[in-house]
Amino acid sequence: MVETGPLDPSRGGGGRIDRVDDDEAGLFALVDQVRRIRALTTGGLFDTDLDPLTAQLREVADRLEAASASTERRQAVTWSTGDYVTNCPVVGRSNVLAPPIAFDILDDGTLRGEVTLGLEYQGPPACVHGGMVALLFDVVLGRANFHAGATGMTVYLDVDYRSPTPVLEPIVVTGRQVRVEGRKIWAQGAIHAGDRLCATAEGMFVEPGGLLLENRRRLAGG
Ligand SMILES: CCCCCCCCCCCCCC(=O)SCCNC(=O)CCNC(=O)[C@H](O)C(C)(C)COP(=O)(O)OP(=O)(O)OC[C@H]1O[C@@H](n2cnc3c(N)ncnc32)[C@H](O)[C@@H]1OP(=O)(O)O
Repeated sequence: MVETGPLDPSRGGGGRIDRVDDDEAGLFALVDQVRRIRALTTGGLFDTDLDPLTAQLREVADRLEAASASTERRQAVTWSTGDYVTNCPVVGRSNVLAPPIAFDILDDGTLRGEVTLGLEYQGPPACVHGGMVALLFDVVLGRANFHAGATGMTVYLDVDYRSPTPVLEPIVVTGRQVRVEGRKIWAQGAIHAGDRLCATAEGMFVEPGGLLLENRRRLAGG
């Protein structure tokens, strides 16, 4: 059972982590504009002719495609820089899927992030999609593990959906590592909307031995 006391959303005072602000290439700025468009197209209703805008976007997409490195090279970059977080689908500033959330780390290693999710993350009416809730947990638990010094791949993620998690309202996502036994790592998390508990999760992670290091070396060409 998840102990929600340490995951109290009103706790504060932490320092920001996993936040990369250096945007020399202008990629974060570009992705911010893509995110604005992404948010507006869900249920998209526009009081204008979309054809000319689509043509403009196609031109932009064509130019970016012509100038882009290959998928293989870009995948290598995500691992060779050691900078997984900028590409993460929850915290990554260069990943258009990411809201993105910024986490603070509290004195006891608990991670806390506040975010308002848009319509693009909606499942049931006015609620965040359950799969997105699970993704938020997988990432917050994984980052809590990383910052606690023992990290691994998710082998199970047990999510209890206790009340609806709202879209278009601030929610607080918390997570912390609770136990490590050899290669096995347990972490727990919670999502609140105000004082209301929306969901809790427990995950178990296993340090994958050489597997990920091998993949990382291969992808980074090292
Ligand atoms: C570069 C390196 C960085 C590190 C990674 C961070 C990257 C972060 C990137 C972001 C990623 C974000 C997150 C993601 O998206 S992670 C992506 C989603 N997860 C996966 O794809 C993982 C798939 N699974 C595997 O590849 C293997 O299972 C691994 C490699 C993890 C372990 O296979 P391995 O053959 O090595 O280990 P083992 O089978 O001997 O098991 C070990 C122990 O665990 C116990 N057990 C296993 N499963 C369960 C279970 N369901 N319930 C309870 N217990 C379970 C098992 O009984 C054993 O216990 P014991 O007998 O020893 O007592």
